[in-house]
Amino acid sequence: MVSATNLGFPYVGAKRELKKVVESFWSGKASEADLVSGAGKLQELHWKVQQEQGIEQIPSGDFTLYDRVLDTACNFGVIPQRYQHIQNPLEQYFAMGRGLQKAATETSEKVDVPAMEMKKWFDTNYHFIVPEFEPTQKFELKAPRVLEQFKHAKSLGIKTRPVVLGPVSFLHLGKPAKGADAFNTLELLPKVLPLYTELFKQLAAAGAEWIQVDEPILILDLDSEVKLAFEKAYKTLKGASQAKTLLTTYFGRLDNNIYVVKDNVDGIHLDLARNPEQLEAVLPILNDKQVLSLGLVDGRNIWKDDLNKSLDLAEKAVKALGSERVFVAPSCSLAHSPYSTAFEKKIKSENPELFSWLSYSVEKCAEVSTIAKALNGGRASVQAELDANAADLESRRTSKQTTNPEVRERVAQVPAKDYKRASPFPHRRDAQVKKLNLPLFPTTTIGSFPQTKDIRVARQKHNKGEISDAEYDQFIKEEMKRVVEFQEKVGLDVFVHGEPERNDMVEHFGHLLHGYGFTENGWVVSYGSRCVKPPVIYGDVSRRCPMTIDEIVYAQSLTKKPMKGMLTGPVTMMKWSFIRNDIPAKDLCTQIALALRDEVVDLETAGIPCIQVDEPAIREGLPLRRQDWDAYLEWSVGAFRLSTSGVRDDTQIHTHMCYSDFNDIFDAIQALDADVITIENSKSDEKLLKIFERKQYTNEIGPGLYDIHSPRVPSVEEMKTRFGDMLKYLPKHLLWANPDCGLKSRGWPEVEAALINMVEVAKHFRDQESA
Ligand code: MET
Ligand SMILES: [Zn+2]
Repeated sequence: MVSATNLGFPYVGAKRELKKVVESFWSGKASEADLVSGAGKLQELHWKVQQEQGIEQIPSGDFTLYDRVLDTACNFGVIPQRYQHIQNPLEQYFAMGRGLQKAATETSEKVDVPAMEMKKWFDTNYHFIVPEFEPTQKFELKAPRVLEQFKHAKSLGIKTRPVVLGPVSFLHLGKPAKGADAFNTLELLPKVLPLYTELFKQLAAAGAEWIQVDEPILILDLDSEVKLAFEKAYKTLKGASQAKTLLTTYFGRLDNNIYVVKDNVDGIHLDLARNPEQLEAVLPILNDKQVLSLGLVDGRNIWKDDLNKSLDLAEKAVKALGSERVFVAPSCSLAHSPYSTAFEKKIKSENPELFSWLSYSVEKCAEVSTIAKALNGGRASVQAELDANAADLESRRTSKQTTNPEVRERVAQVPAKDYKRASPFPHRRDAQVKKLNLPLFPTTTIGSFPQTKDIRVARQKHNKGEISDAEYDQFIKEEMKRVVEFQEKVGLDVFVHGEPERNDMVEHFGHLLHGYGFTENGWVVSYGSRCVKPPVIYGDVSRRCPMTIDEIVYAQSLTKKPMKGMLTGPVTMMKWSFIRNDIPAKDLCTQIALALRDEVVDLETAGIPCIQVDEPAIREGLPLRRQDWDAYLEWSVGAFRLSTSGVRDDTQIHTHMCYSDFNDIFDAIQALDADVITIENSKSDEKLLKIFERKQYTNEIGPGLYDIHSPRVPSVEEMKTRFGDMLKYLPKHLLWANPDCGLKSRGWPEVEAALINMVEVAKHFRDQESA
C-alpha cells in the first residue's frame, strides 16, 4: 500500500499560538511549566489534525520553540563558549537564538550576550540560527527534543516518524566559532557520527520504524569535499539502528548528488513540485528495496494541487516500484505554508472564488491522502474529490480574476526599446547635473523615516473606520511636512517624503494593484517567533489608480530641494508575496514592472525629478544552483529596467538594495543601469569595496555610511574613516552619502543625531576638495 506521509507541519499554530506562549514566557508572564505545557498541547493538536486528514506517517521533532537547526546544535551539545555560563537550559537556548540581557541580582551576575547569527534557509524567507563549531568541538547527546517528541506522540497512541537534520547539512550550514581559526566544519564529521548512530538507536528502541533525515544541502552545487563527507556519513549510518532511514531533499533537484548516498539509505524523498522531471531520472538508479517518497503537493505555496496531474506522475512511480515502495508527501516541510484556510473567513465571504483555489497545510495533508487513496484504490475510489478539485482548477483557469486580456497583450508586446533608457549614462548624467545642481557628495536617505507609535495608531484607527479618510490624509500630510522640515533643518540634498502612509513596502502597493489579495491568517515564520503574512498574488497585475503621486507631489510642494519618488521594485513585490503558479514567474514580474513603469512616468510628468525603485530582494531571489542564475538575472534585471526606462534623460533613477554580498551579482547590478544606487554596506565594508578594485562601477553609488539596524549613533569620526575608505575605491564625482537602509524602525532622536553627523562628514570632504 502507498503511504500518505508528511515532512513537517506549521508548528507556530493556526493563529500563532506558539508565538504567544513563547513571548509571554520571555516577558515573564508565563512560567517554564506554562511554556512546556502550551507547546505540548499544540503538538498534540497538530498530530491529531494530521491524523484526521489521513496522514499515516506523521512527523515528530519538526516542532521547535525557536529554530530546528538551533535545536540540533543544542541536542548535540554545540553551545558556543559565550553562552555556557547560562545554567538553565531553556534560558540558554533562547539566549543563543535571540540574545539575553539581565541586570545583576544579589545572587547572580549581569548577563549581556548577543544572539547567534541568522541566515536565510535556502530560498525561503525563513531564517535559521547558524551553528558555531570549535576546531576541537566536543559533542554530547543531550536529551534530544526529537526523542522527547516521539515518545510524547507515542504516549497518545500516535506513531510518528522522527525528523532529524542530517549530519552533513548540520556541519556544512554551520561555521567556525567566533574567534576560532578558519577550518572546514566537515572535519568534525567523525566526531559527530557516533552520536547520530546513538540517536538513531534510541529512536529505534523507542519504536521508530522510519527516521526522516533531512539533508537539504544535497540540492546545491557541492564540491568534492562535501560529496566525500556524504559518502562517509551514510556508509557509517547504514544499518546503525533497526529503524529505516528516509533521506529527504527539497527546494530543488538532486541530480548527480544522489550517487553520494545511493545505496546507504532505505528511501529517498524528492521535491517533484519543483522538479517533476527528477522522477524519470531517479527510477533506474534506485535499488530494488529502496522506497521513493514523492514530494507532489507543493509545500511552498497556498494553492490547491492539481490532483490528476500529481496522480499521472505518481502512477508512473507505482508502476515502476510497486505500491509498497512509494510514499506520497508534500514537496517539503509544510512549515513554509500557512496553517488552514478554515481561518480565512473574510476571503471566503468576500471572494469565494479565490477561496476555492486555496489550500494551506491542513488542506495539503488532505490532498496527500487523497492521492494515496487513489493510488491504492484507483481514481474512481475518490472520484468526488477529484471532480471537485478539477472544477476548482478549471474555475481558476478561466476566471476573470486571474486573466486580464489587456495585461496579457501588453506583456506579449513589450518592444525591446522599452528595456533601455533613451541615452547611455554619461549623457543622462550631464542632463541631471544641469537640472539638479547637486553638490559634490550629495546626501540623501533611503526613504522611510521613523514609524512612530502615533503613525501606527492613526493607521489602525483609519482601518477600523474610527477616523475619516480626510482626517487620515491630513495626518499623513502633517507627517510628511514634519519630515520635509526636518530634512531642511539637517541640510540634506535629495529629500524623501518619509513613507508614513506605508505599513510595509510590499503590502502597501499590493493594495493599490489589481491581482493582489490579503489573508487574515496566512502566517509563516520568518525567524524565531516572528511571523509574516505575505500578500497573495492571484491575478494579472495592473494599477488600480496612480499609487504615489498625491503624496510625492505634496511633499515636493513643500520644498525647493529635489524630492525622490519612492516605489518598491518588481522583483521585491514578487519575492515577498505568495505568488501564483499558473503563469511563469518571469511573466508575473513583467506585469508588475509595467504597472510600475506607468507610475514612474506619471511621477515624472508630475514634476518629480528623482525616482527610486527599491530592489532589496533581487539578491535573495538568486536560484540555488549557479546554472540557473543567468536566466533569473536576465528577467529580473529586465523587469527593473522595464519599470524605470520610460523617463527622460534628466530624470534621475535611483535604486536601493540591502542584505549585502553583491560580489556574486556585480555585473547584474551594473546592468540595472540605475543612475544612482544606494546599498547596504556598513556590515561588510571591506568585502563590498574590494570588488571595486577589480571591477569598475560606472554609475553613481552610495554605499551605506552607517548601520541603521542598531539605535547606536555613528560618530563623525567613524563615518569619516568609512567615507575616506570609499574614496580610495570609487571616483569622487560618483559618490553619495547616505545611511544603509530606511529609518522606519529607528527613533527620532537617534535619526537626528546620526544624520547631522552624516551631513557634516559630506561637508568635510567637500571642503577638502575645494581647498
Ligand atoms: C528593505 S529596503 C527599504 C527601502 C525603503 N524605501 C525604506 O526606506 O524603508
Ligand atoms: Zn534596505
